[in-house]
Amino acid sequence: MTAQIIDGKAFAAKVRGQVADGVARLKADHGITPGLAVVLVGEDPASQVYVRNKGVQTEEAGMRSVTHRLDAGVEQIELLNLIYQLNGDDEINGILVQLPLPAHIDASFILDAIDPQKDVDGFHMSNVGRLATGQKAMVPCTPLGCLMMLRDHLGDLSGLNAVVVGRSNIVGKPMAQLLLADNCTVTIAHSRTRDLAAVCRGADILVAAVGRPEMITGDMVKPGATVIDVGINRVGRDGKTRLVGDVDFASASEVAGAITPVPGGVGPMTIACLLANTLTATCRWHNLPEPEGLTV
Ligand SMILES: Nc1nc(=O)c2c([nH]1)NC[C@@H]1CN(c3ccc(C(=O)N[C@@H](CCC(=O)O)C(=O)O)cc3)C=[N+]21
Repeated sequence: MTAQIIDGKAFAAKVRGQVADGVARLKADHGITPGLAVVLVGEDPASQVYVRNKGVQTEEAGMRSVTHRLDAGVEQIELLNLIYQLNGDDEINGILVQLPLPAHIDASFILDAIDPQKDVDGFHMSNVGRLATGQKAMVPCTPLGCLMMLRDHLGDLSGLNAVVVGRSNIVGKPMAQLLLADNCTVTIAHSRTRDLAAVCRGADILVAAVGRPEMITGDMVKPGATVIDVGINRVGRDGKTRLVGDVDFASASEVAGAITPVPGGVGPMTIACLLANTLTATCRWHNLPEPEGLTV
């Protein structure tokens, strides 16, 4: 069998188009332009690329984009003051603090200082709790993008066995919550799971978010399963590097029914969902109806 490839890049372009339509309507009917603030601490080159892409795509969708670049040695109190300033800024509807933060800064303290209504990453503890208890929340972008692709490909997810490999707060745990809310039978597996291959082979939906290049191989995939590869790992050296996922695409695509590629899968959907969340946050802030299909 050769898997169907789920084109995240094309899907993301469609989502960004929907966001742009929603933004145009907000402007025309209410004179509101959503604004997204991205805060980048330090000069990690990979982070800089993401931040630039986010800024460009935000403006393409008709929203305002502001980027705050802070020195790697910035004091925690200075970062905190910037968050408070953005919380109180009427022009800003979404705040994203790029992770990871330098070790001298308490990341969860910073994330919990963001106004939950402007928390477009969905990392504030109140949004984490709201998602876990089935209340309206801001949902983390990467798992939201994965869920959109799964619903689009499979339709109703009810009763399917879903295995999420990885238990991070930013992907694994919220992904499991979303799948559970869509009536999947969910297993969260991780590096210490006994006989991981056998657990994975039980999955109709297999989400790989472990951060280990090409760890999920074809023998771990149930024939016909839908495989979502969240990993973005740069491998190789001497200037000859390439991106690979957490899934060994060559062997897994022989067995799976459908699979997301890296690059061009989950990554572009993450940014599209950031824009979607910014629009959603803006609508909720102004008590206006939310556009359909852009959130759960
Ligand atoms: N608070 C916070 N929120 C984030 O969402 C966040 C973060 N911090 N820190 C860094 C990671 C990384 N991240 C990516 C988003 C899109 C691509 C993406 O679009 N990747 C392209 C490839 C890009 C390339 O070629 O390098 C793809 O997969 O096709 C990658 C990585 C969001 N992150």
